[in-house]
Amino acid sequence: MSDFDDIPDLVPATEITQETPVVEEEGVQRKIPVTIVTGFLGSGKTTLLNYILTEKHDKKIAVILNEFGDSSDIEKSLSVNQDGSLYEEWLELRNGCLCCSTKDVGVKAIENLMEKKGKFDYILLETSGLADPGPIASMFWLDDGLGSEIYLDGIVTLVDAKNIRDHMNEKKEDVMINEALKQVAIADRIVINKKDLLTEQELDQLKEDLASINSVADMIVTERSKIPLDYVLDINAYDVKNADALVKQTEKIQEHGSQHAHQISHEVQTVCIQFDQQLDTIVSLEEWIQELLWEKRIAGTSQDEEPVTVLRLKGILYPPKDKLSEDVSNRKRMVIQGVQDLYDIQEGFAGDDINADDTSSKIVLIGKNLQKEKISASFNTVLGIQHTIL
Ligand SMILES: Nc1nc2c(ncn2[C@@H]2O[C@H](COP(=O)(O)OP(=O)(O)OP(=O)(O)O)[C@@H](O)[C@H]2O)c(=O)[nH]1
Repeated sequence: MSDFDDIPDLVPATEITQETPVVEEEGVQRKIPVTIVTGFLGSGKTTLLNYILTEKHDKKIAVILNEFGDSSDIEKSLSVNQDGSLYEEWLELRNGCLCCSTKDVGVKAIENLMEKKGKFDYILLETSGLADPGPIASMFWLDDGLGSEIYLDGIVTLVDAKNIRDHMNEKKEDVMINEALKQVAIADRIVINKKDLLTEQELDQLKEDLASINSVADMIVTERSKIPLDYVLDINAYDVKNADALVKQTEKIQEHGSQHAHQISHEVQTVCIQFDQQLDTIVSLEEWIQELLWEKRIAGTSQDEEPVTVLRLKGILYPPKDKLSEDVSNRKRMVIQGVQDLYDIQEGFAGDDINADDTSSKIVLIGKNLQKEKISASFNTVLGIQHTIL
């Protein structure tokens, strides 16, 4: 019996009658992007998803609502937009929530649904307002490398412009980083919703404050969650071919470097290490990353100090000597991606914007207790190369 034989079935509420519009290249199976839509309670997620599903477009979008329910409430609603009409399905998960299901169950349940109903073009997965999107992002990201039919496209976080500061400042017992902060820190795109409740000046201030936490996420300001559809689709945040977008993101850190947060009492921030020297091998860099992500301690910190918590890691790396192609025209940057304690380093894509003679590398960390001097000292201890820290 395979591990997947007892995967829960999906119980259809309404049949989807038309063929899927997904176009597949001959012989190539198209993977389906999953965008995680997160945001604190009342930020406007439902408004956003309703808006997207009722807008006229020719995409077949499945929306999975990943709400926590009581123990008997294990059926999760799944809406599919087809030619402007809504169809509803039920996604049944044993533990009542994708975050609490094992990785394979969550991913496999969606794959089972697509087997029966045809493929979707896109999947939007709405997390509950109190969810930490980290574990669910890890679930979909990890599975990508394991031959899954779906992959993590990116994380979109909605914030309620009026209340987000209070939510981020809220102290919870035994919780190092509250959910609102985690949702902002891990976002690839931030939707600042309910702009009608703030003045222009307050909105500008809020944008600065959010950028001081997550300096690399794109931001958009909206009312009633009305955003262009492509803001939540084809984000490619974890795609190694998107290395040039990653370079542009790291440039944003320079802009935000001198700014500081107003009225936010937390220590979640974005830190960027830059260096020009080519590494001999990838080994020492991995050693440093693992110390940060797994041991959560870095050289120079004592046991009494709060652990270093990296929620998101991104990087663009000039290939180390043992990975550098002889062929100059084929020199590809390496791309580093990480969510929580998972990370991955892969050969990227030599995009037009990347000058092969530029040997610079940048590593972005978003998390808590990332004290720049200590991060810099530990980098020096493990790698021993000149660098700057922003
Ligand atoms: N003033 C104002 N209210 C809004 C806006 N967008 C949404 N709302 C209202 O805010 C409330 C919460 O919106 P929802 O879309 O239900 O938020 P949610 O994130 O799904 O909330 P939960 O289900 O509690 O997690 C609703 O009453 C919306 O009508 C906006 O731009 N301005």
